[in-house]
Amino acid sequence: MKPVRHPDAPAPGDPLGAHYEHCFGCGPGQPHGLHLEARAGEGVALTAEFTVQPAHQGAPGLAHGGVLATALDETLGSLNWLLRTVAVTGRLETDYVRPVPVGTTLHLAAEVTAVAGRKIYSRAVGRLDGPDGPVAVRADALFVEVKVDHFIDHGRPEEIQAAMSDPDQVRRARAFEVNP
Ligand SMILES: CCCCCCCCCCCCCC(=O)SCCNC(=O)CCNC(=O)[C@H](O)C(C)(C)COP(=O)(O)OP(=O)(O)OC[C@H]1O[C@@H](n2cnc3c(N)ncnc32)[C@H](O)[C@@H]1OP(=O)(O)O
Repeated sequence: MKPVRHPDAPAPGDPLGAHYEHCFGCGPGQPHGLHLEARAGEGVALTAEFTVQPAHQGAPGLAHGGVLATALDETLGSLNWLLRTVAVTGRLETDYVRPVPVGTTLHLAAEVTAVAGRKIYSRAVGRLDGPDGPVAVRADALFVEVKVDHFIDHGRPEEIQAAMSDPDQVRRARAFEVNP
């Protein structure tokens, strides 16, 4: 089924912001995190940027492949905010096409391609030197819709309590990607 953008999804061009302060992908409270910044696109699509820091190295001077997979995962996960669906990554298939040097900004673009029941299919691409630059990484993903109980049942009580007692309603909702 064709994905349907939620009527309350942020307008095209609007920043999505971090969904959770301590998220390794986007949280401002993670000193070595990716600090990935995503913006809503048209339809169920978005763009994001991530600048590779020295803490993200695998080989000398090059981004670690797992960090690049995290950037793709985070970008793809952010699409669920446009659907207002709570979902987690079930499958992430990554192609590494070009090495990504430290200091490079990776320009990512992602879209939901289909929704089938609880399954959300999406894909992303990351380019060097700008949104139209050469492709460095690509991913295809399957996210699976879950209930909020997924996080409450499996997460550590300290973090769950802290996130749930945040006085900011939107931040509280977004920590669990719930429709506020
Ligand atoms: C503390 C706050 C955190 C907040 C986070 C907010 C959002 C995060 C934001 C972004 C952060 C980044 C995001 C992150 O990092 S999310 C973190 C990384 N992901 C996880 O931790 C998920 C761990 N996995 C699970 O919990 C379960 O396995 C899930 C929930 C995924 C499915 O178990 P569940 O028992 O519920 O469902 P089911 O098994 O009946 O499957 C349902 C359907 O799906 C199909 N299927 C399933 N898996 C696969 C697969 N691998 N390939 C192909 N297909 C697969 C399956 O065949 C079935 O299809 P069908 O038979 O119906 O046709």
